[in-house]
Amino acid sequence: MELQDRPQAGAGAAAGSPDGAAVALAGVDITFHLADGGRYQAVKGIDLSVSPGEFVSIVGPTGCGKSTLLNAAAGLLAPSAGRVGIFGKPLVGLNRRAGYLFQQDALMPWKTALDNVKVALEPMGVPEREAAQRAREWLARVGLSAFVDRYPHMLSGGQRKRVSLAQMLIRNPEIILMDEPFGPLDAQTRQIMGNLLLDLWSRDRKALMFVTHDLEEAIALSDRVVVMSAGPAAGIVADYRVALPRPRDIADIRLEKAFHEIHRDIWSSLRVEVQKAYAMGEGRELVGGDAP
Ligand SMILES: Nc1ncnc2c1ncn2[C@@H]1O[C@H](COP(=O)(O)OP(=O)(O)OP(=O)(O)O)[C@@H](O)[C@H]1O
Repeated sequence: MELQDRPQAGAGAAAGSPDGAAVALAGVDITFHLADGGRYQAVKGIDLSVSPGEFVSIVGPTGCGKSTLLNAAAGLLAPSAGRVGIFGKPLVGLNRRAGYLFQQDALMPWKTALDNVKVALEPMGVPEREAAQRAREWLARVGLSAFVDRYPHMLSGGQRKRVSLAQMLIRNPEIILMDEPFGPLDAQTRQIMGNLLLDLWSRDRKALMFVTHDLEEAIALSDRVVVMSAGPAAGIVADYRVALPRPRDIADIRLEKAFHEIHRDIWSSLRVEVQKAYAMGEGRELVGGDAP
């Protein structure tokens, strides 16, 4: 494991030039306009590149801007300064080369698991029979062959998450963006879902940006772990390469000595920022306000 130096860290530094990056954030600032007329600068000067095939986790104190970065990569938020590049081209509007998985399910309660997965192919004009066949195949891959006709309320949290994964992956996105996807699940189900995700990802490695509060989960899954500073005007303070062998079992790998060493190093960066965030409490600063 090695710490990439900031400020040029990121996959651009760690894994090839940003020109070849699946996602490249360059000098990105994001400022929100508040209802009271004020502004809040969430992130400032973000340089972060994710290479094709790379699994990158983003960790940082609560409210630092992890989701904001993911939203910028998804094209849901436009930066107030800087650029977002997708496979070398400026991102304009929604990132249609990406699939997005949020913490909360976005399943339609009136549709069965099969129909929820199938519907993802509708915008692509896939004929009905083929769409149903492919949806069945994806539900089998996520271990839900026996549940295709169930409605979301008849599924457990972990099963719903599997349907959501199938719904996203059936479109074969070149970039996967995941925001605390396993957040609401219990610890055991999180591990099962983590292994399922690694299994699916390792078949045809897509660029993957993964936001999590769980540092152990980040290390177990990722090729790189990026640490953000406390906001406002949060930046990237450290970028660690996780040189643990693959394939990995995310429960077993936590028992390895190398895992503990990596954890200790990353936590030493993260802890400082978590403490700063606590010290700042809920305070808001105007644009340009630097973290104390
Ligand atoms: N639409 C918005 N308007 C104003 N402020 C916003 C908006 N969206 C996010 N913020 C603020 O920007 C900061 C970053 O939010 P973000 O959700 O990206 O943080 P996060 O690191 O993902 O948080 P958490 O770990 O708690 O999920 C927070 O202080 C948040 O309050």
